[in-house]
Amino acid sequence: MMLDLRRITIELSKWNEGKAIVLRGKGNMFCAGSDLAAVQFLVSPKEGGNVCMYMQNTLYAFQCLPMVSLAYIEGKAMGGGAELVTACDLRLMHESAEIRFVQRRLGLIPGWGGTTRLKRLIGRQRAMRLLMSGLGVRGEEALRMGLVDGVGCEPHVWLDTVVGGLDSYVIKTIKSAVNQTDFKTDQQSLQREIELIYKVWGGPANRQAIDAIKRKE
Ligand SMILES: CCCC(=O)SCCNC(=O)CCNC(=O)[C@H](O)C(C)(C)COP(=O)(O)OP(=O)(O)OC[C@H]1O[C@@H](n2cnc3c(N)ncnc32)[C@H](O)[C@@H]1OP(=O)(O)O
Repeated sequence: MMLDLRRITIELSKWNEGKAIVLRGKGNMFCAGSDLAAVQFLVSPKEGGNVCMYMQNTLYAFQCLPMVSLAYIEGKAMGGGAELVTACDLRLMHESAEIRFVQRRLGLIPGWGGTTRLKRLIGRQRAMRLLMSGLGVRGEEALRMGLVDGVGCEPHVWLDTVVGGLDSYVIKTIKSAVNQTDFKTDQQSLQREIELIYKVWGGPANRQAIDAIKRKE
């Protein structure tokens, strides 16, 4: 998934006529985040930090794409999957779908840029609650807290109400204008997220969680 997302992002960055893309999952899953089978082999803070840095760079490039990106969440968006949701410009959700920042279960914090983006999206207090508790948020609640823009809408019809009739160059320019407002603070904050990942990856809580996963296998 990580490699495919990077490849597709590079391809899309060259598509100047594009107005919008819809990111959706398969079946009852939007995205389950990092592959847990692989994560357990990333033992050191450096290894974990490098993967997070790779995903931060990919999601930053994704956020800077010239067209509008819409996350259409029909199933579960877990951990890194929830971070992916925050990197999209707009978000729609099925009422029974769920967004859940489960990184705490692994003794980690969201390190793909999700801490920075979630706080910007829904504010400090709500972000704290979701990150600390690891509780899932479903449709109506997500809408109330500003985590998504709509619930139960058909994505293409809804998108048409937002960007229908707009020139692709104007869309690209609106995105650049909005993105640049947060650019400096985001860069600092994303860098700090990686530094903090180094402090938890391979730490006692992370090792305990990984050992528990290994015991289940
Ligand atoms: C490193 C920081 C960034 C991160 O992404 S941290 C978060 C990583 N993701 C997670 O912790 C999510 C773990 N998965 C779950 O909570 C549940 O599997 C989930 C996604 C709610 C789906 O639940 P269910 O619908 O009940 O399905 P299930 O549990 O039986 O899973 C179906 C098969 O998928 C597998 N799976 C789910 N999430 C995975 C993952 N992240 N990496 C690798 N394998 C994963 C799961 O092991 C199961 O496989 P199998 O059918 O038993 O062979």
